[in-house]
Amino acid sequence: MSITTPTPSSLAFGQSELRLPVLDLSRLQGGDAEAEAFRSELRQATHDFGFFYLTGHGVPQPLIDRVIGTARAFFALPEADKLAIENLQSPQFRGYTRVGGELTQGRVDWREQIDIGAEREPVARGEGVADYWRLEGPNQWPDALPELREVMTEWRDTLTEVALTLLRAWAVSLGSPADIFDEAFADRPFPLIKIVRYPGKSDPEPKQGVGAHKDSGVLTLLFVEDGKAGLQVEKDGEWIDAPPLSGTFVVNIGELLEVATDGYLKATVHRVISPRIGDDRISIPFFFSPALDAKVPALVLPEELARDAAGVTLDPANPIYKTYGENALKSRLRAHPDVASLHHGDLVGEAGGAS
Ligand SMILES: O=C(O)CCC(=O)C(=O)O
Ligand SMILES: [Fe+2]
Repeated sequence: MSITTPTPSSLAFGQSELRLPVLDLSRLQGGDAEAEAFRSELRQATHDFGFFYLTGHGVPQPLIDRVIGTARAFFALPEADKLAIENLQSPQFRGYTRVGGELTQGRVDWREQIDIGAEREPVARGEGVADYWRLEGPNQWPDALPELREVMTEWRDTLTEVALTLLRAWAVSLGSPADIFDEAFADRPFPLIKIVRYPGKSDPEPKQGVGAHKDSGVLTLLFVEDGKAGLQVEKDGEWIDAPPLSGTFVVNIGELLEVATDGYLKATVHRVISPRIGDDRISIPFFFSPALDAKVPALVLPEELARDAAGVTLDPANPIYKTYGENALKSRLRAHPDVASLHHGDLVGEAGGAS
C-alpha cells in the first residue's frame, strides 16, 4: 500500500523536506474502491506517523479566509480590548491568554491565544459532581470584534462534520462499525478551538512557540496560515518539519484515540518553533473531543492489526485516563497554573501547578 507523499520539489515551502502523508477526504465519495483505499491510507498514516495533511475536506475557502482575517483582526486590537476577555476571569479557561501566560512541560510558550469551547451553562460544583465538569461554561467574546463569535461558531460546526467523517472512516478501517464512536459525541461533545499567534522571537537559538506535547483529545484539525512553517512532528527520535500545505489541514490523533486502539494509532509528540523576529504565525487548532464524562470505546482490532498495537504509552508524568474530562482537566490545570490557582486552588494546592 502506498501513501501519497509529494516530493519537496512539487511544493513551494522553502527548504523543508515534506515527509508527512497527504490524504484526500473526497475519495470517500468516489465509490467503494476509492473509499476503501482512503481508509487504508488513513489507518497506515496514523499508525506510522499519527499525523497527515488532509485535502478534499470541503471546507469552503471563503470561510477559511474569514477565519484567518478575523483572527488577525483580533490580535491587532488594542491590548485593553484583548485583556477585556482575559482567561484569568474564566474558571473554564476560556478567553485570551497573553504571551508568556501558558506553560508546556513547565516552560513558557511564546504565543498569545484565545480559547473557545462549547457554549454552555456552568455546572454547579457539589458532592458527587466530578471535578472535570468545572470546564463546562460560557466563552468570553470580544465586544470590540463581534464577528469573531459568528465566524468561529460556523468554523466549529463545519469542522465537527469533518472530524466525525474521519472518525467513522477510522472505525471502519479498524474493523469496527462506522458509528462506534458516535455515542460519546452525541450529547455535550467538548470541542476546543484555539486561535493562536506566535510572535517572532530572537535568533539564533530556536525558541519554544509551544513545547513538545501530545494532544489530549481524540483528533485535532489544525489550520495554519500559508507559508508559516514552525510545526515539527516527532518520528523515531527525530523532528520532521511539517510546514503548511496550502488549503489543507494538518490532522493528528490525540491520546484518546491511542487509548481506544491500544496504541495501534499513535498520539504523536509535536512542537512549534517560534518564527524569527519581524515575522509572526497564526494557527487555529480545533481539538475534537467527546463529552467530558465519555469513555471512548476500546476497539476490538482484527488479529493482524492487534499484533502491531504497541499498548498505550506509559508516562508517569503524563497519565492518560479513560474518561475524557480527566485528561482535559489535567492538561488545562498544567498549562494555565495562574487560572488554576485563582479558580481551582483546591485541586492544585496553594503553590499552583497540577497535583
Ligand atoms: O500551532 C501549531 O501549529 C500547533 C499548535 C499545537 O500543537 C497545540 O496548540 O496543541
Ligand atoms: Fe498540539
